[in-house]
Amino acid sequence: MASLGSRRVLQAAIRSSQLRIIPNLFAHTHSTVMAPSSISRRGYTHRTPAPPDTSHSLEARRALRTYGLVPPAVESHALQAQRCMKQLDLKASQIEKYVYLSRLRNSDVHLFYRLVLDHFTSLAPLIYTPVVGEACLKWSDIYRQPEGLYLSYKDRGNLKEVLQNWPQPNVEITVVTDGSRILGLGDLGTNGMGIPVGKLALYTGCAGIRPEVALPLTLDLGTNNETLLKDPLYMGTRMKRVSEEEQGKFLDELMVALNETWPGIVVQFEDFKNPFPALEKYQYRYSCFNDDIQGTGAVVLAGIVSALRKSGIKAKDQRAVFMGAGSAGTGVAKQIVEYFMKEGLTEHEARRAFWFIDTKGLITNDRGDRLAEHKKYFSRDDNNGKQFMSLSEVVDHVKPTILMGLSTIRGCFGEPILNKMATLNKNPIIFPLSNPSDNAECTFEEAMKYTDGRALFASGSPFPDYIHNGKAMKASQANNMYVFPGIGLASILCKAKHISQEMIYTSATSLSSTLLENEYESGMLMPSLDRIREVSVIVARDVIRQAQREELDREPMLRDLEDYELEEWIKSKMYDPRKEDGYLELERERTEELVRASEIATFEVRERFSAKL
Ligand SMILES: NC(=O)C1=CN([C@@H]2O[C@H](COP(=O)(O)OP(=O)(O)OC[C@H]3O[C@@H](n4cnc5c(N)ncnc54)[C@H](O)[C@@H]3O)[C@@H](O)[C@H]2O)C=CC1
Ligand SMILES: CC(=O)C(=O)O
Ligand SMILES: [Mg+2]
Repeated sequence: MASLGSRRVLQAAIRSSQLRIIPNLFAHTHSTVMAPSSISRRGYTHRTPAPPDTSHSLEARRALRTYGLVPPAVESHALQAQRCMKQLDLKASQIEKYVYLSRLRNSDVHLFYRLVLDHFTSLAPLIYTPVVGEACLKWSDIYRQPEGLYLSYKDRGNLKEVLQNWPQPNVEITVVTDGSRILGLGDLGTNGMGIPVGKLALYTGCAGIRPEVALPLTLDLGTNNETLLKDPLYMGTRMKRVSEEEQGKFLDELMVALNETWPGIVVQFEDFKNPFPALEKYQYRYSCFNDDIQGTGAVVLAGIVSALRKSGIKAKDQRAVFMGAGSAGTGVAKQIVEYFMKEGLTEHEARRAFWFIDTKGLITNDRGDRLAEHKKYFSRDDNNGKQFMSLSEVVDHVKPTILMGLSTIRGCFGEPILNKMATLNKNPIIFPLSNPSDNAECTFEEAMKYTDGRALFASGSPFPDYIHNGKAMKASQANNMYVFPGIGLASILCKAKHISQEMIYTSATSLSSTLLENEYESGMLMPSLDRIREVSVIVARDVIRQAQREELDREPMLRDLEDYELEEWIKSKMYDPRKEDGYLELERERTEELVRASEIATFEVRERFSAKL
């Protein structure tokens, strides 16, 4: 324990804001600083030493007994961040960069987010799609530390107890997956943990949700992936996936357990192969939403609004062919139907503007198979008995203005299809939205090359710029990361009773309003990722307003604020490790925790010692 003298020095160092104790969200599971709550709850009896840190003042190093353990220079956080970026550059492969960043997040969360915020556009592909896809594929090999909570099927009946093992006392948001459809990579079982971890890193990066209130959650309900089942390093339970019914009961228990443990927690469902039953069942009961259906729908609608404005073709004249009729595809189309109706079409007219293709070809009423419920709404009855098996046949038949890819099939928008789209349209709308990049229906380069640079393009994963006729063109990224952080932040801040469809729709119109005129003029359909924080604030503000209109909010004082005041208030609630005051305030809290922790630990050691005497 720090002696009285050294404790005074420590406190003086805290007051002079020089000291930073490296925070670790898994404090009680391995090394570094312990949170007092975990100490008292778990009865730890020995002090964990503070890790040496080059940003600590010399006084603080003496007080913490880390003096001499780091080089003599006292460094600013900015300088530390600069070194991290250099080290990142030295990593030869993308996956090594991913591992480096994961370790940084786990050893020094503030420094990690400082990096993320300062270099969002270049780091987002490393912590999220596409590299998170590779990380999930290799999760069993690259695993180094716990990063979230796992709930297994055998834990049913005790889910609440397991949740209580989470080391952070206050959780406000969780991203939960069952790993059954990770990006476009299929069933990855518990290796899917990379997705909740990555999405929550974006919650913090984009919307300033404090890292310690975010819970990455992976359900271990078995896997049908034979390769994983045979892999000795696979860390999930070795069994086939449980049935839909068993999963349903498990989720019922989970939703109750989550809400009893952390009342009002916002739940984002992510990458479930069949996400529809949970959304239907819980969306009006809890504060929850499905990112793949709803978040994707909203973000793509925002891209479509910009694309229609650019193409000059009215909603009533649009014809959209969707390759892929899963949760994302139908979620996107439903959101566009809503928009077309607001543009004056009847629901029938709006719905008729869509043609869907799945593994069996064009979805029609008479193609002879039993259609899944979510496909029926868009199933065609005007095919005159003819069935269309390939995308090419459907494009000839429909003559679409829009081509949407949510199929996971790399390259299915090949040269002939893109040529055809360019022949049919002055500005064909081409959105290859499947993730990660290797699963995209076409690349940016292909879309531009085969449409003579005329395509209005947005993809799910990032693509590099393409030079067309000497002009550098930028790919827009229509990824749900533009809206889910704002939706989640709004729901937490206004304490939403539930997250309505109108709140989701509002996130789309809100996002579309953030596209700057110069961005639009330069051909972009989505705002620059460099502005993602600004964008998330606007989305959060508008979603809160919509919740208020529907009386779904439980924070009445926000109603009295003007829009600009609400915006400022939202910003004031956002975690930002770069803001000196806020940053150092966090450090102060953490350091005080350490002092308290060492006191508790010493007290307990003394108690034990005197008991032995
Ligand atoms: N850009 C974004 O923000 C988002 C992108 N996505 C991506 O969208 C893709 C699909 O996601 P979900 O709809 O949730 O998956 P899903 O598994 O529910 O749907 C995939 C669909 O593609 C169809 N499909 C598969 N192979 C096909 C083939 N050879 N020919 C024609 N159709 C085929 C399937 O029949 C199914 O309808 C994934 O790659 C995912 O990463 C999903 C959510 C957000
Ligand atoms: C982006 C996303 O949510 C997906 O590809 O599933
Ligand atoms: Mg997803």
